[in-house]
Amino acid sequence: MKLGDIGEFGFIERIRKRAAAASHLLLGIGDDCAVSRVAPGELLLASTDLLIEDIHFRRGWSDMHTLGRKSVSVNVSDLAAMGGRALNLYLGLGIPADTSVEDLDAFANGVLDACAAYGAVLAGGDTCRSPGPLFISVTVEGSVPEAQLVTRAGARPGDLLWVSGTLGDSALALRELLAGRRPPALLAARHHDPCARLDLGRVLAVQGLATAMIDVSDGLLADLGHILDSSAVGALVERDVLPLSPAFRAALQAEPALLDLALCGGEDYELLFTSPPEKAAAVAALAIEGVPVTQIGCVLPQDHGVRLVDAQGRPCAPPRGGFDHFY
Ligand SMILES: Nc1ncnc2c1ncn2[C@@H]1O[C@H](COP(=O)(O)OP(=O)(O)O)[C@@H](O)[C@H]1O
Ligand SMILES: Cc1ncc(C[n+]2csc(CCOP(=O)(O)OP(=O)(O)O)c2C)c(N)n1
Ligand SMILES: [Mg+2]
Repeated sequence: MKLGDIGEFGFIERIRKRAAAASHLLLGIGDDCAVSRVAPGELLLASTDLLIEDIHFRRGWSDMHTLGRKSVSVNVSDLAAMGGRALNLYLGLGIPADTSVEDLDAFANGVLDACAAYGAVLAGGDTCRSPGPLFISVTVEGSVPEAQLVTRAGARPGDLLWVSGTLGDSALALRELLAGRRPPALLAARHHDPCARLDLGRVLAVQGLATAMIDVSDGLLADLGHILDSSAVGALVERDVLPLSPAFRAALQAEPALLDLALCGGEDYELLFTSPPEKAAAVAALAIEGVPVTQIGCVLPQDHGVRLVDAQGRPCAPPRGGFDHFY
């Protein structure tokens, strides 16, 4: 079935029927605005990200259900980085007219499944025709108790630097895909179906363990740079303790230069955060659902900039870059 058979409002109705209800959502899909009630003492968080065909994904590389999940996860990841919980999701779509309704149903199911997994509800969106690529715009709203908010700005010299999960898997999968090869399944899953570390972000916020936090979307060093700029500090990063998956390590053995992907590759969607040294034992104990947290360095005064060192403490040249859409 083609989209032309059911029309814009037929498609919206298909989504509306499947969207979950939630006690905070007084009005969801179907009026001019969604209407929500935020709990007393909670701050409203909002974040938006675009996914554009051939810039963020290729249609042949992943199925539509998985693409729906990723569209949600990369946005919820920004809530995780502030210590928030997820409330509402808004889905903007620019759809090529020849897209099948089956594909759109699969995509919407992926969006709705991921929403359910993160405790969010689909509260609205916008649908229009695209003359070319598929455009996906996702906005999330969440909330956090005022005292628990974690920003990029709170890192202090002496804090330790931590990262969740493993780095470089997604970028390595992308490299394989771009070369026309099939990445190992574990790497492919990390690229196509990343998991927002929402529970970890909440625990760090609730327990007051993180002084600053960001999610790694553009690459470890690039996103670390945002914490350092916002907090007016520098950092030491120990290159040889970066957490790497077995699949990544296997590839690294054959090609040592791949380590640059762990430093700069992007789309890791792991949490990078700073924490006072006296809280190190509490942080190290936080392997939630099997996701490790690893200390990869520490925060220095601002004049040190970023110092990347090897296992012997010798300085190494940081690779150039991180992802920039126009660079
Ligand atoms: N076109 C835009 N208009 C207004 N604000 C923007 C725009 N693009 C990005 N921003 C803001 O700039 C900041 C950095 O954006 P970005 O690097 O995309 O963050 P993230 O990696 O968390 O998605 C965010 O606060 C974002 O809301
Ligand atoms: C077809 C394709 N080419 C390139 C990439 C790599 N890529 C696209 S966006 C991106 C960085 C993250 O996306 P961005 O829009 O910058 O997210 P934000 O930092 O705003 O969260 C990367 C590494 C990809 N995923 N797919
Ligand atoms: Mg963004």
